[in-house]
Amino acid sequence: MEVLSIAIVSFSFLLFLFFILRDSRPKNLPPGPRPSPIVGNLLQLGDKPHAEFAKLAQKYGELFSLKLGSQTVVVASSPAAAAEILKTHDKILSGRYVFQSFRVKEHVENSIVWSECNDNWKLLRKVCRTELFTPKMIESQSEIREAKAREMVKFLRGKEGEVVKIVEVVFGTLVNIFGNLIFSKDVFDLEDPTGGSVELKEHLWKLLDMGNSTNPADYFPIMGKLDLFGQRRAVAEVLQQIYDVWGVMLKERRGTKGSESKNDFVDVLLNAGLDDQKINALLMELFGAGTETSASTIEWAITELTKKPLVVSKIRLELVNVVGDNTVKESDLPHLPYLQAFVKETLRLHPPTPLLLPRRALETCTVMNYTIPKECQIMVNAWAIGRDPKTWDDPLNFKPERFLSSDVDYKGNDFELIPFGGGRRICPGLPLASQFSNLIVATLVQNFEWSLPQGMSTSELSMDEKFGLTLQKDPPLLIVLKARASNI
Ligand code: HEM
Repeated sequence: MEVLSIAIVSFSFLLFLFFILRDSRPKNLPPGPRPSPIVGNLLQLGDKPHAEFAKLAQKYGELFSLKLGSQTVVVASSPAAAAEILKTHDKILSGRYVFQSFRVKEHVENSIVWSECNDNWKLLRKVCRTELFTPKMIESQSEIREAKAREMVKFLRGKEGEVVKIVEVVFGTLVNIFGNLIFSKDVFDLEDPTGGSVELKEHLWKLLDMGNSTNPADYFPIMGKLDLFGQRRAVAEVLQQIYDVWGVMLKERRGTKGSESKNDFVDVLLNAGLDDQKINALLMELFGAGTETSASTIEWAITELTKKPLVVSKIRLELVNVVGDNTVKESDLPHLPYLQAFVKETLRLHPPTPLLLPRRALETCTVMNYTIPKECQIMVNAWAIGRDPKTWDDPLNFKPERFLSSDVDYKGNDFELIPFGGGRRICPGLPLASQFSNLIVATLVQNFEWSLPQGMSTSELSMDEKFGLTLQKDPPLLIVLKARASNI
């Protein structure tokens, strides 16, 4: 009897080992590194997955697969593979992989970022396309952005000679731009860190931070429902706190609807007939998706300029030729091709969401002769694509000139440059992001000289990127500013 028990236990154990250790990957997946039991290829990720994925692509090809915990993930790393995902199979691969921390039911249902391409998503995209980010709307709000850029200059003038963490000032400026575009109010008081809408500011910081922290349940979804570390609960709480702040304002606006038009996003959304839940979710996501990404882009732009005085001179020369002694305005931007090429080059080397936002296969499909199983997560490595020597001449050299004689743009048609993604889920805020990234860079170059803090040289400037949802520099860029003569 005892022998039989031992035999049964041993057999069960071997069976268990077999299921754990066997390569349970579906057949005909794109090639990839062999996964270890349980953790899969998680240990190979490091803190810069986009860089590790670029190395894996060299070994396994432009479309490879791996296992992150129990999740099957496919990564596209060439313009051709990106076009397959974002264009040819865009519809079937248009699902989003929703990070476990953000699976807050009421939010996902009303979300533009996380929902499927369902009727709600179509409605929100339509509002973005036909109301919020039209050329007319963008032009009509240009004075707001210009005024906030001037405030930034005034604030920085007061900091002359001091060491400044530039991303913080740019982020505050962007949050205020958004506050004014959305509901005609400042959120940050640049002069007084305890001023402005302190609670909204704090809630937004907290939420962005949560977006950047790892949740083990993303690799082992079996843990997802349990919310073992309370991350989903924490996100739900912060979202509610943000909605409570906006709730008061929305109520006021609904009460005064029609009496005083402000031409801001809230007015537009109320007129479009959206309910409070949809408005809350959309406003939150515009803040979330728009501020950190753009602040990161500008921080990288200033970093590259710090290393390349010749590029600064070229931007300045163009500004002098086009704008003269006047303050640069958004209406000048179309006449500043070198500045635009410079921002493109920044986004080529430093896309703020290096792996875009993860997509999900809605059905099993065939891509480049490989099988992508239903529910598989798909990432597109925009960072690797922007540095691919097969596509780019001298790819690691920062050279805005490369775009002066080329039509390649980041609007989603050229898959070698996709910092804003592509296909039906392409970033809807692209026209706005492009506008204020160019404006703020031009304003800083026009108004300031800057250098690194004493004792630091450009060779020490870290060009290394840590991975989060976005790619702010780590460590952040510190500079010392000197004002130039200007009319502001
Ligand atoms: C430099 C700045 C920005 C970059 C690089 C950027 C990049 C991206 C990327 C890569 C995606 C995913 C696209 C895909 O799945 O193919 C995305 C989505 C999105 N972005 Fe941006 N973004 C920026 C600024 C903005 C701004 C200013 C806004 C709004 C005001 C915004 C709103 C959104 C929204 C709502 C989505 C989700 C779209 C959807 O899932 O349908 N972004 N962005």
